[in-house]
Amino acid sequence: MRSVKNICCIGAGYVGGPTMAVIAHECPEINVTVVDINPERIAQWNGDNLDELPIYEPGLKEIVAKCRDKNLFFSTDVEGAIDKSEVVFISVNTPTKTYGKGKGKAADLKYIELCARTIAKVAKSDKIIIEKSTLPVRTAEALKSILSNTGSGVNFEILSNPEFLAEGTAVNDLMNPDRVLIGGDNTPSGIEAKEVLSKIYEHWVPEERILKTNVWSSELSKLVANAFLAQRVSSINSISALCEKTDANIDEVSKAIGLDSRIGPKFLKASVGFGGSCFQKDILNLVYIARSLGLTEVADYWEQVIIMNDYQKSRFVDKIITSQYNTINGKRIVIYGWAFKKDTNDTRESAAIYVVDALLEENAEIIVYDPKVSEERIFADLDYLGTRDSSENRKRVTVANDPMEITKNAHAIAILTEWDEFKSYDWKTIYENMMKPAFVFDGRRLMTNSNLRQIGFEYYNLGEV
Ligand SMILES: NC(=O)c1ccc[n+]([C@@H]2O[C@H](COP(=O)([O-])OP(=O)(O)OC[C@H]3O[C@@H](n4cnc5c(N)ncnc54)[C@H](O)[C@@H]3O)[C@@H](O)[C@H]2O)c1
Ligand SMILES: O=c1ccn([C@@H]2O[C@H](COP(=O)(O)OP(=O)(O)O[C@H]3O[C@H](CO)[C@@H](O)[C@H](O)[C@H]3O)[C@@H](O)[C@H]2O)c(=O)[nH]1
Repeated sequence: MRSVKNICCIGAGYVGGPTMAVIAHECPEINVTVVDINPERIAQWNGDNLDELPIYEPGLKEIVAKCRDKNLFFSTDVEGAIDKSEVVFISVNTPTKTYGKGKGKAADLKYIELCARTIAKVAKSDKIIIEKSTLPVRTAEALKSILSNTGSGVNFEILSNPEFLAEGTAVNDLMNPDRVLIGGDNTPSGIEAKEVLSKIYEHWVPEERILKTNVWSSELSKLVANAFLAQRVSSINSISALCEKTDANIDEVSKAIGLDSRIGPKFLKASVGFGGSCFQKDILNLVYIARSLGLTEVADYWEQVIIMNDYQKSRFVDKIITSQYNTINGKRIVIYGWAFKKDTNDTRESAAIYVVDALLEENAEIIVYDPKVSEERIFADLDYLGTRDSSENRKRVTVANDPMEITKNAHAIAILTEWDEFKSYDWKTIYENMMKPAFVFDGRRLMTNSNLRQIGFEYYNLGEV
């Protein structure tokens, strides 16, 4: 079996960065080079201040500090790194298409194709190419077609090795994965390639957790895992609306059903809606594939997960408006949390973006505080929607650093990310700071066990009356 001395990963993002840092950490004899076409991102990974890595993940900076410039390198020399590596991971972004056929639904594979063409151009020796990005089922076929038509005599073995880490817990998920999935051809060279990759993971993952399948099962399983997880969130969110009409309490319902070992307790936390770069994109992709294959009922079934998620966000906005006497025009609304979940600075598809956009449509004045998200990012997210001019967004939204100060004369607070620090605030002072009646709209059920109502707040806790 070929030995691996050099690994390259194309894409230094939320997956490429942490995944390769952990491989470098666990496999000291392997040199790992993470490359990206974005020079700023690479400069940040190489920066002296480890608090300014491009990605915030608990435990990540410690690993980077230990391995960087020893066996972990970040570089913009994409071609050089491909050339010298026996194993090449592709971990570039695969966003939803924003143009042409499949617009708004299919995965945009232009970055993947570019990687394949670069590899085809550069490679002078046999390589194992690994799809780490989440891809539509049968993408490996397209990669194979590009790579096997180079005429250079170089052999490429293509594997699918989807990543299941969740943001905010990436390092822990990578160190202790439930499973590692490796899909590849069941030919002798395919089986060997799967074994080579398996050996890398076996440095720290028990062999019984490494699952080897055919390439199509692996690609499809990634989309299906995300669809099932998101479906649970949409299911419980749908029930949260019912709870608000029936005096049932969503946490009690979640607990009661989750104790059934066939259902299990995880992913049953009602919220203002799931966000993140993956769930919506991957379900849209699954729906697109099913529809393209003529499976209309299958497509409609999964599309409902997204429809319910959109409903949950708009239901939350409606609650903010109706509770405040049907108008929020000119009212000062403080937003606690912009990230799509706690412990990450990632804001992609965060519910906060859509909630705030809708509140701005009602002419509210918005003040945002998030402990990890920059002002620049918040405005970029709002501007990207294109609902109004960016100058208008800047006029109507303020991004603040002091979570207490901004509550002065506020009419309402909306909690949109479950950052732990919000729980430890001095809510009595916040109440005194605010206009009365002082409203708190808790989209994360974060303050469930606090005494906000006793303090005097009009407290809306999503999923209960
Ligand atoms: N974010 C997650 O938690 C997560 C988890 C599992 C799987 N995934 C999947 O992993 C993939 C990557 O996601 P991400 O969140 O890391 O994306 P990201 O946008 O954070 O990072 C992708 C990086 O790839 C770079 N890139 C694009 N084209 C390139 C090219 N031709 N050459 C070199 N660099 C190039 C971009 O500049 C960017 O820095 C996606 O398919 C995603 O669905 C993401
Ligand atoms: O009970 C729950 C669980 C999650 N969420 C929300 O769902 C979204 C996604 O959360 P999570 O899955 O924890 O984070 P991601 O980083 O998006 O991870 C998902 O998407 C990744 C990218 O594909 C996969 O690798 C992971 O396995 C999968 O969990 C977030 O907005 C959460 O707040 C809820 O509202 N209620």
